[in-house]
Amino acid sequence: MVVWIDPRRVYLVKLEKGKKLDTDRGSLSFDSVIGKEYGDYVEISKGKAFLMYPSLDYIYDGLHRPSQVLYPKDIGYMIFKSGIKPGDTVVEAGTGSGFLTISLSHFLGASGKVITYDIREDMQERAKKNLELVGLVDRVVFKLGDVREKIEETGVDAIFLDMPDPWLAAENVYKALKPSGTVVVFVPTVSQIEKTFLYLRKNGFVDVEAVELILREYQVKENATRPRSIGVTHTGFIITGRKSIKGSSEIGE
Ligand SMILES: C[S@@+](CC[C@H](N)C(=O)[O-])C[C@H]1O[C@@H](n2cnc3c(N)ncnc32)[C@H](O)[C@@H]1O
Repeated sequence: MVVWIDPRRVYLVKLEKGKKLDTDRGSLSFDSVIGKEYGDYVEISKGKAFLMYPSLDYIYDGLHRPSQVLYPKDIGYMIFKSGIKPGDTVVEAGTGSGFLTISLSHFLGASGKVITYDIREDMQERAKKNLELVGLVDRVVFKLGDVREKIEETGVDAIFLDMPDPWLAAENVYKALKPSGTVVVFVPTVSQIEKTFLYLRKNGFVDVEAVELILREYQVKENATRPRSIGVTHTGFIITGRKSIKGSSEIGE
């Protein structure tokens, strides 16, 4: 549950009997919250707290992140462009902190499956804990492995790559995807875009695109509304492409 007191005091909590949340605006005993509904207000010593349903953005704020993670603005577009739907099967690498894994498994639903690869066991252990915390671990298969060497699955609906050298995995991605399946790549630097984009374009992928999404949050005050001057200024670039027939990827160039 999210306990919202004001924009600077927002807390993701797990309700447990006998426990409480301490803030500089007062304590909130969880016993007093049990039985309340999302959308209710509860009294604290210096005001009120609003009880909110924990949407993924608040859940992300409360999770451990041992790796760089994907941000909601990029994840939303990546899922949209991938063409996936509830019930589909997707492959992902690398798992990292599991933030993309959480969004994918949430979106694919109980009948969907995410197979997530990482070369680092410690990353997968941490990600597994994050998935357990949000109750989605059953929708995910964790595989310790290097996708540059092998992707075991075939006929998958989409593949998501967030790793340093995705072009080196592109041949395995091609073999694992179903015909016209989507590859979605996230990279933080411009030199990675060029290598990935050109490799995909020359090796059996069509409809290859590279984009950057810029999100600007606004501070809103009467007669002083403007973009915030601090925040996340750069995340990365997204490259998407569809599996075609090898040798015909020059179509439309
Ligand atoms: C930036 S993190 C991924 C973050 C993740 N998308 C998230 O939102 O939490 C990159 C991960 O890719 C893994 N990785 C790097 N090269 C890999 C490879 N060839 N195969 C599988 N995983 C790889 C790293 O160990 C690291 O955990």
